[in-house]
Amino acid sequence: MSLDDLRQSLDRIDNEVMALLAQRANIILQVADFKKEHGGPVYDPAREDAIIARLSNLNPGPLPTEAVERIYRTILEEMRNFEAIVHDAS
Ligand SMILES: O=C(O)C(=O)C[C@]1(C(=O)O)C=C[C@@H](O)C=C1
Repeated sequence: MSLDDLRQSLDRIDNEVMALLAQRANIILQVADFKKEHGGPVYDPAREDAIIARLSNLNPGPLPTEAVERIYRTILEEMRNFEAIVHDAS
């Protein structure tokens, strides 16, 4: 397989990751609305830890679990920042 072929495979996967992140962010919009209506802090560290722990256990490899945790901590931080912006603006 050529490098171009391999990169095409990566591009296809990145497209899927992007679509899933957008899907996740759309749910975050709903979570922000829910918390605005019913109360409760945007930041829920226990929930974030539970997500990380669940995904660490799901990790099939070959990416090290520490890498998965770092990636997901970043995703959750950005989702939380986005949720706070939406929450405060509405
Ligand atoms: O589950 C929540 O309460 C959310 O606000 C969603 C979410 C997430 O991205 O999954 C975002 C911020 C919180 O700190 C915890 C989790």
